[in-house]
Amino acid sequence: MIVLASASPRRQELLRQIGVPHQVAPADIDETPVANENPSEYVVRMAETKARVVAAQLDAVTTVLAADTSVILDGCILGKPENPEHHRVMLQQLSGNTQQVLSAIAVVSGSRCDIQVVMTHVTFRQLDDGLISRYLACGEGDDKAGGYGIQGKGAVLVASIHGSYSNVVGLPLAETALLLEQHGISYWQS
Ligand SMILES: Cc1cn([C@H]2C[C@H](O)[C@@H](COP(=O)(O)OP(=O)(O)OP(=O)(O)O)O2)c(=O)[nH]c1=O
Repeated sequence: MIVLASASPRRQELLRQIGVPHQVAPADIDETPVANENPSEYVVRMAETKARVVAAQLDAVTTVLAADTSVILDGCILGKPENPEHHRVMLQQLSGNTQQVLSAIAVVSGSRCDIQVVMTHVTFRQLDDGLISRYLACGEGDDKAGGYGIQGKGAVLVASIHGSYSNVVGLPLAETALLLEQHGISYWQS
């Protein structure tokens, strides 16, 4: 049994998909980027901090997994939508362009911490204002990095992806399985 340091229902579902029994203990941390931090440094710091904060509350033998997913456009982190207008601008920026979805996964067991970063390229189709309005109204993108969810209605916005699909949803599964295995945790347990 591992602990998943995440409030994300997507991550719980993805971990269940590969048969890793887990309990959930969300990490409440400050997710504000610091000055001059590049996107890769940011996701690594977020994932590591989430894992370490939760591990510090547990015994030293429990393995903790955490992740952070960010959407990067032209080198800038888009974050989650702050309000409907911000959300609309975000989708207008993504329209017709290729973004990078960057996730860091961190696995902590006692004093050992391993981190991996995974990148997926996602290309959006051209989105007209009517389509953006309809997507905003459905609400599915409100709590998600980049303001959309590829696993739901947001799939209609995506023309193509290059790289790991599960990484876009929030947890790159091939890399997660390998990292957990290195910590003695098996996948496909159920
Ligand atoms: C781009 C994209 C993001 N997302 C989600 C995955 C993450 O849940 C979220 C990115 O925010 P995160 O800060 O990585 O995660 P979170 O706040 O949801 O949960 P926690 O920090 O407790 O682990 O966006 C999708 O579900 N589908 C997508 O297509």
